[in-house]
Amino acid sequence: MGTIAEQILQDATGEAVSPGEIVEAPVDLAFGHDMTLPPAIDAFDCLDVETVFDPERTVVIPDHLVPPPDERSAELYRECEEFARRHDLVFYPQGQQGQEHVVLPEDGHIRPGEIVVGADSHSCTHGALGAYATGVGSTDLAFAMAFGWLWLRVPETTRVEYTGTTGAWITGKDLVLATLAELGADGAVYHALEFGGPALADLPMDDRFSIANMAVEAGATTGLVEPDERTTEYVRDRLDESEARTYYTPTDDATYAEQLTIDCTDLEPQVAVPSQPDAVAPLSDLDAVTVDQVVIGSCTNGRRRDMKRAASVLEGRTVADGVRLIVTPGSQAVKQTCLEKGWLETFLAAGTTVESPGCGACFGKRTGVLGENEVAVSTTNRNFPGRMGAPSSEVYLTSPFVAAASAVTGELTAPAALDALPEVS
Ligand SMILES: CC(C)[C@H](C(=O)O)[C@@H](O)C(=O)O
Ligand code: SF4
Repeated sequence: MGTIAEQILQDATGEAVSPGEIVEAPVDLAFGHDMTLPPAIDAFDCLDVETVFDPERTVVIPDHLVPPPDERSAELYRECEEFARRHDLVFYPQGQQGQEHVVLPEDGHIRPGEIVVGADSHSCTHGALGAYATGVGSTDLAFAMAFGWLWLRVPETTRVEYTGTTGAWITGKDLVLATLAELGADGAVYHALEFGGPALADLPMDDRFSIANMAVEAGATTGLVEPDERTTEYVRDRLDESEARTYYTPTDDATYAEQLTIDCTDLEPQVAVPSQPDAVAPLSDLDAVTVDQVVIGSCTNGRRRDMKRAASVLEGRTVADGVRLIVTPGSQAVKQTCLEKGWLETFLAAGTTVESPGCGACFGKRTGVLGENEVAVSTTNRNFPGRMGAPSSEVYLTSPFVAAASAVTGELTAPAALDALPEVS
């Protein structure tokens, strides 16, 4: 009985739990990437264990620095590969690479109702499927990989209810940015954010991943989207009958630390202005912004629906002079879909740099680093000072619709402002 987070922890531990308690939580899935796994390997090697708790449920997925931009990154990749081979873990080599938070659900590693820990702060993304998914440090990852459990403090839950109906051009990214505007960067520290309501139920799965992904930008430890038929359909396509799954929804007696309602009916495209993800305003309230670079991709917006939206705006158009547009499909499978659907052709014809799947330009360590005073519009989730390059550079966070429209005009632009738009769904 209780919120989604409480029920998951309760059933996993076999005990009644309440917020604030520390529990020994069994871990169902553990994963790490090329920046966080190498230190976890060092810690793991100090523990008195022969191998991991479950090789089939331990995933190694280099994505931040792939293909490696320098020698150190190449070494990190090798360390990941060697550890995965030594323990016979699930490994995504370069060539099958992708952004971990895109690939894991896509490939059926995430099961609703399970406890998932990843050494990455955006591990909360997997709450879009109703899993208790949380980001941990490398030492905690080492412990979880070795023993298959972790101490977790049972979080309080903040409920976010999306009401009304979303209009044209409004996506999950706009909803979560509007939520961050309300909550603030420290509005849900160590809470579980629980997302639901009729406007959310109307959103496709890819949009729900964008919402859960940014739960951590309000300080939340996890972000759970209430599962429904769309969730079960998504999961059914990826898991076979023998694989466990439980779809938790909150019970009537669930108690929330806070409840927030966002009416989506008149919601306009939202923008997080430099340099905080919660510094959000409707695009129409902002002064003109001239753009040097546009980035479409990342664990927030690197999925099929995001690519489709970008392509729908770019179709028959070209990137403005002086603007660099980088599109990074989240996975090889997403890239393959771009090829099959003709979106890749649209991107190339528009003058786009299509990057290899992974984190891409998001955090300023691979292709797409910004120079001094440059300005980017980006579908990523963070715009802290220097996030994408030089300390004086600036990043505006938006949906793929707004990002693509901005690439076409060279200014921060609402897609509705472009004439004769092709049909978009
Ligand atoms: C490199 C990694 C530890 C980091 C994170 O955990 O968030 C990165 O993914 C980010 O988005 O800044
Ligand atoms: S895409 Fe960006 S935010 Fe997401 S995990 Fe990679 S670096 Fe972090």
